[in-house]
Amino acid sequence: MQDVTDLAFMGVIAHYGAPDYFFTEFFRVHAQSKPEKHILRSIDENATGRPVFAQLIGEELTHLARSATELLRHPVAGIDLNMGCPAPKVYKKNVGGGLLRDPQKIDEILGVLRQTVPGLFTVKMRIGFDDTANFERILDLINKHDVDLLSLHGRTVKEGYRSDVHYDYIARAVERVKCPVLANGNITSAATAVRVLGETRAAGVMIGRHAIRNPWIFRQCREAFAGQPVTLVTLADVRDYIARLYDATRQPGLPERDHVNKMKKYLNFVGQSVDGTGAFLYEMRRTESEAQLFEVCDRHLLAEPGKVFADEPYPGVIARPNCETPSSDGCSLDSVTA
Ligand SMILES: Cc1cc2nc3c(=O)[nH]c(=O)nc-3n(C[C@H](O)[C@H](O)[C@H](O)COP(=O)(O)O)c2cc1C
Repeated sequence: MQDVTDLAFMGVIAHYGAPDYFFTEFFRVHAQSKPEKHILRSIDENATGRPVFAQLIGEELTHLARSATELLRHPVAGIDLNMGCPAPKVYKKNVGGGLLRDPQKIDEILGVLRQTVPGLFTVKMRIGFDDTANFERILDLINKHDVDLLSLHGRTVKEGYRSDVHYDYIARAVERVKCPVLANGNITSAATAVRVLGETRAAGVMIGRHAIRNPWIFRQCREAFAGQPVTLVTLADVRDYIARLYDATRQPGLPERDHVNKMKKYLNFVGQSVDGTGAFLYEMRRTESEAQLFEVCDRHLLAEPGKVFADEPYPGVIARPNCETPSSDGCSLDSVTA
């Protein structure tokens, strides 16, 4: 996830139970592009013990091939193509989710990347742009170009994050493509993961926002898949997570106030499971210093330290913004402030 899945965040997640593999933030590909240094760090210095796929976003064939070749010199698990980003400023350039309007272009891009990548070549996409008219055709292109793994977010680009997730489309993809499919979208808990795997017959799940809220979710999924009791997380555990995240993501030279604001983008998600009234979220968003932030955390998380951190977000407690497009054209969570 853009502005989230960096080296520091991956390390924190891995501490609580890493996923089987990670995907980087997307590397932007265009005529002048060079792989972004901070994203490269999440590959080169990855100490989680789990493989990491490098994700590309772009549309120009020679530059996509060049970028893939450059990234293959790093210890990547494979190359992933982003065909899902719903931010208008992205899709208007016909990249990310914008590509879903143009199967001819997808055919060319998949052909070139397949030729360039001798190992694993994977695709992340949504089920369509403003409708699903191209869905089957695109799935057939995934087969034609021997894509190795498809991560499918079960919404169209235009649905953003608002609609229900169309898991029936994920089930249709599982039927149609030769490669394994990861079901993505609103996998909120291990119980949801089990239900969605049952409904879709997908090979696995991809989890985004709910790993920010609950970094134990991968471990809990593994336990649930094995039919074992699922780890219970307490509010005191969450206090530990927040402190770890605070230390790990602190950038040298970044003023304290800015770091506190940066923490709010993660805590927006965490707060959805702390209390049903949204009081933690409300107070957390108004803090301006480390001391204020942890005072709010202590009051909400250590008053009843053994209280269970809810598995699912409390209904009606909304992370603001709750997706990758906080403003009309952003594709990050940078604009989160109190
Ligand atoms: C802050 C944020 C940044 C994201 N950045 C990316 C990205 O760089 N590449 C990508 O394929 N998806 C990105 N996504 C989309 C997620 O991978 C995922 O498809 C989407 O959030 C739905 O899954 P979820 O309900 O598990 O969050 C991002 C999502 C969020 C919330």
